[in-house]
Amino acid sequence: MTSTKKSEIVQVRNRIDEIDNTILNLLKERLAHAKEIGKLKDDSNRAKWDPLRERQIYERLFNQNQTIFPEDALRSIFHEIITTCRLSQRKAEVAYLGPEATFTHLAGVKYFGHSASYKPMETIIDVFAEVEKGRTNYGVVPVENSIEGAVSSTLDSFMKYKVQICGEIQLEICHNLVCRSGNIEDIQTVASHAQALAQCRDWLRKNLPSVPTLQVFSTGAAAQMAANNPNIGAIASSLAIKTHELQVVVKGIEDYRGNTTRFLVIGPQSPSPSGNDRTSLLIGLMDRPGSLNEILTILTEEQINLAKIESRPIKGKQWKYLFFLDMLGHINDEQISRGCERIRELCSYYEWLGSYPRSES
Ligand SMILES: C=C(O[C@@H]1C=C(C(=O)O)C=C[C@H]1O)C(=O)O
Repeated sequence: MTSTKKSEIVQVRNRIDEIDNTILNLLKERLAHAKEIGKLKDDSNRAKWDPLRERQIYERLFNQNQTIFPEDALRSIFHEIITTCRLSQRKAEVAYLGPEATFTHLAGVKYFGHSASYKPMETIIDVFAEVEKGRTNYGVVPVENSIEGAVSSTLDSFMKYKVQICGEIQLEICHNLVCRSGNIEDIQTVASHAQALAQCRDWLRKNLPSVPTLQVFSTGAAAQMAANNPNIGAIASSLAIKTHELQVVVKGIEDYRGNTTRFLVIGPQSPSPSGNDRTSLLIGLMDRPGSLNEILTILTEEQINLAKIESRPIKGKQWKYLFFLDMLGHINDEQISRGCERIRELCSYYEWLGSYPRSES
């Protein structure tokens, strides 16, 4: 490299240093303003989290950017900035289905950013109990997978615990086969969570036909086992590889591409409308012909878009069911609130589980 080129690089790098300093100073200034808004909200008793304002910020920035800066990167940079500013107003402790480095942990970090504090729990029920008792502000639990369907333990927990849904997260699931050495020959058992083993069933049958599988509590627990035993392979997340210092044997061993899991954020209180929300209900129907049809007719009459309906048996009451209904809109929207009131009058059991911003992807 010629000396002129070298000095040009130095010059441009100096300019980048100046820009980084400006960005840092602006970040400090933004944080100070967010804290000030937090105090003003305390004085007026307003909720700290304002999803509508946050959505408007993203929309404005995307419009101004006009795809010059890669959009995904812009979103995650501002997501980290906004969650940090929000958390400066009110700290968030997040309980999740642990141990460390599960997909639920990854989903939690995707939602709350790196500034929140995270608390691994052993089971989904523990996450619900933790939030209901107010020991932790929020909880993150898986609710459905695009291939394996509903996570029944999560749905059933809504029947037992009084918590509200505050948000949803979608995470594309990429399963990695990992072990200590990174050599497939060292693997004598493949451990993972039942859902992960099921999602990689064909790959395992084709590529490791004589290696037995071992079902454990979570993908994080499987990664921990693999870290402790050189002959155990685990199916685990990318975060688990870093956390437990494991080597990748094969990346992306799931049988279907586009394998996505939806997670729910639970807390004491749903947020205010964001302008693009989902409302969830848990209802029991009257024991008479056409009772489900009556509910669906209300949705049609009120022009409410039903996103999902799922039934779960009521424990201890043979052949009796509760229904989970997801609708597009917020409980503060006129249509939704009127529709829900009409549904409540027709049901033997009715519970509003929450209204929350829909996930972006
Ligand atoms: C700073 C505020 O509080 C929170 C943080 C926001 C931000 O960092 O931009 C936006 C909305 C709120 O969730 C605010 O309400 O303006």
